Parts: sequence; structure tokens; C-alpha cells
Amino acid sequence: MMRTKLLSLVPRATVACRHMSSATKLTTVEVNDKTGIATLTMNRPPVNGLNLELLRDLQQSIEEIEGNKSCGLILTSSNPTIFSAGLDILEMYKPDKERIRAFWTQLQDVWLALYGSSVPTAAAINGHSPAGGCLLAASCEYRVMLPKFTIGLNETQLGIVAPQWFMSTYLSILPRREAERSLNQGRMFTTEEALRVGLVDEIASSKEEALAKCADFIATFAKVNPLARSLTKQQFRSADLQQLENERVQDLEKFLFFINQPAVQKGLGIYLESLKKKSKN
Ligand SMILES: CCCCCCCCC/C=C/C(=O)SCCNC(=O)CCNC(=O)[C@H](O)C(C)(C)COP(=O)(O)OP(=O)(O)OC[C@H]1O[C@@H](n2cnc3c(N)ncnc32)[C@H](O)[C@@H]1OP(=O)(O)O
Repeated sequence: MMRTKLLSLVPRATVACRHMSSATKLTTVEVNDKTGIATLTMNRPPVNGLNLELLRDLQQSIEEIEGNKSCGLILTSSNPTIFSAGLDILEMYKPDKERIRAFWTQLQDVWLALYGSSVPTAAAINGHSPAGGCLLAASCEYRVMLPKFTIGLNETQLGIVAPQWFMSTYLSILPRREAERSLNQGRMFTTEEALRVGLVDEIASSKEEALAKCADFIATFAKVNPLARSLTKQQFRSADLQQLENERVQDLEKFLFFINQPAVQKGLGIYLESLKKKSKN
């Protein structure tokens, strides 16, 4: 049975949204009293690397926003130059057996919750957004990005393979040819390039402006019947969601098999070293 919460199809736009502010350790949720829109901020220095704990907090925050009947969700970062560096490579390099299972399962859960969220979602991409960072942004329905940053699924550049549901997420935004080519290349798009191919919807000159544009997008649903909107979104996304639901155990095993290959471990080690050397220069 599909566990996505598209399914709590409670009308939302008609509900008076109340202010709520809650903090878990690595994410914060703040609801605007006037608009009822929740801003979910990732806050894991230095680069919002998606480790098990940040993923857990993201999941909890998304559930909280769904539960509080917010009118929409805006995902952003507290870091002024990085939206998210993607999966924390330290989770995948020389991994602990139990933890890496929990880590990948939690990533699946976050994707199911965000991509399948019953509320309108938007990402204010206020910094670099490679790989898993791009996955989170692309799981939202709308993206506004600041100039001079990069975004993309760069997995092949690291010698790893983006799984099927990463591909589906890209395909929900990009034309098939563009999605295939850029995934094969592991291409990182500049903000301007991302706008040109449709990976982002708008460019904003500041985080405040990006948040405002995301709120404007969410406001476009104010007069749309919330049940009709939610069911329509569900119809668009259910095949992708259902595919992971059906195959999540195999997806986990495939990930574990792949990540434990000596050549993959070697490649991740070299990549980590190159990142560290870069930050020492
Ligand atoms: C078939 C299916 C099979 C399935 C097969 C498996 C599929 C897996 C899918 C994987 C998805 C992913 O997301 S993989 C992750 C991909 N991510 C990336 O490639 C991003 C790499 N990072 C960057 O490009 C940059 O760091 C960037 C984010 C732009 C920020 O640049 P800055 O100059 O501001 O900062 P840096 O100096 O580089 O980084 C600061 C510190 O953070 C660390 N750091 C940076 N990114 C990190 C990261 N992702 N994980 C851990 N640590 C990271 C650096 O090493 C530094 O550590 P110190 O030196 O100690 O301070």
C-alpha cells in the first residue's frame, strides 16, 4: 500500500494556518502567520551534507508541515552559499553496515515525503545544489535560484550511478533528451543554464526575493480547490512514487552492493581527498 501522504487529502487552502515555529536539531520550520506558508530551512554546517541525522530531521519537518496543515512548503538553506552539497560522502565511504542501511532507507523516506507531499512545494535555492541537493530541489514543484551558483545531478562525475527515482525526478522537470544527456555527463548547470533548460523556474537576486517568488508560486493555488489540486498532483506523481514503494528493498540492496564495490570505494576516497585538498588551498 502506498504510504505517501498525498493521501491525507484534507483541503488545505481553506484552513486557517496558524503560526508555528519549531526547531529540530538540523532543520527549522517557520510558518508565516499571514500566508500560512512554512519555510523549512536546512542548517547543517558546513555544507548541509545530507547525513542520517539531517535526513531524519528533514523527514520530521515535512511531516510536521503536513500535520499542521500549512498552505505550502518552501525548502531553503541557512548557509549563504550552499543549498546542500548532496549526500554526505562520509556516510558512503567505508560505511558502517547498519548505519548505511538506515541512511539509504531514510533518504528514500525523505524523497517519498517531499516528492509526494500533499502541500504545494517550492525550493529557494540560495547556493550550490549538487547531486542530493539537486534531488531535493527537483522534488519540489517550483524552483527559484540565486545567480552564480551551480545545480545538477553530477553522480557519474563521482563514479556513482543515480538510481531510477533520481532519474524520474529529473524527468518530471526536464525533457527526456536533456535529462538523459545531463545525467550521463554528470552535468552541473550554472543558474543561467538551469533557467534556460527549465531546471529552475526563476532567478532571484537575493534569498528574500527567492522566498517571495516561491510564496507567489504557492499563492497561485489559493483559489484552486485544494482537493482537486492535491489529487491532480498525486495523479502526476503516483507512478514514480509507487515504483520506489514497490522496489525499495531491492533499491537498498542494489545501493549496498554498488557502494561496497572496491572500485567505488576507491573513487569516493579520491574524491573526498580532492575536496579536502581544495579547502586547504
Ligand atoms: C544502481 C544504483 C546504485 C546507487 C549508487 C549510489 C547513488 C548515490 C547518489 C549520490 C548522491 C550524492 O549526493 S553524492 C554527493 C555529491 N556531492 C558533491 O559532489 C558535492 C561536493 N562538494 C562540492 O562541490 C563543494 O564542497 C561545494 C558544495 C560546492 C561547496 O564548496 P566550498 O568551496 O564552499 O566548500 P568546500 O571547501 O568544498 O567544502 C567544505 C567542507 O565540506 C566537505 N564536503 C563538501 N561536500 C561534501 C559532501 N557531499 N560530503 C561530505 N563532505 C563534503 C569538504 O570536504 C570540506 O571538508 P573539510 O576539508 O574537512 O573542511
